[in-house]
Amino acid sequence: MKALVIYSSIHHGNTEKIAKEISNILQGDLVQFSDFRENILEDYDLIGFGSGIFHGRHHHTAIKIAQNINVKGKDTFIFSTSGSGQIKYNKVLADILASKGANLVGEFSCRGYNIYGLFKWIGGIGKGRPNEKDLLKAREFAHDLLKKVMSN
Ligand SMILES: Cc1cc2nc3c(=O)[nH]c(=O)nc-3n(C[C@H](O)[C@H](O)[C@H](O)COP(=O)(O)O)c2cc1C
Repeated sequence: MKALVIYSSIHHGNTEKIAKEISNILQGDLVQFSDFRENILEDYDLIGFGSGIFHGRHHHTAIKIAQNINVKGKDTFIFSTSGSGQIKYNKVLADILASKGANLVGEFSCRGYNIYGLFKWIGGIGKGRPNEKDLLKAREFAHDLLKKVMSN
């Protein structure tokens, strides 16, 4: 089983920490959306998509690429970091992947340090996030993914 984790992490490097934990457990390859080329997809059985959340959805590069690639029948997963850490923010990307015939095998979200807008005046929110607990949860999530994909 070969895994690919595609991510962007432009605000504070929050999502990159999660992307690295997950790809380590999956022993997968890690690539940023900015360097991603669609022709590599055929080499992979499991593909993860992750970024920070910007105005309620994944970074626009993630959305644009998801809209333009062929993931029909592929096992996929989604992850995000955001100020509030809510999993509901994954929905826009999940709907796009579902509309393209991908099989969504898991979703992960956690909080990430955020100094956007008024939050900068109070030193930001979610300082130190993702923290060790978040990274542990990301590793557990990756182990669960492996179990699911192997039992398919
Ligand atoms: C322009 C902007 C918009 C954001 N919008 C949201 C949002 O809608 N909801 C939320 O919970 N966090 C929001 N955030 C916080 C980021 O999602 C959070 O800091 C995330 O961890 C950034 O990930 P990154 O460092 O990997 O880019 C926003 C941050 C910025 C800079």
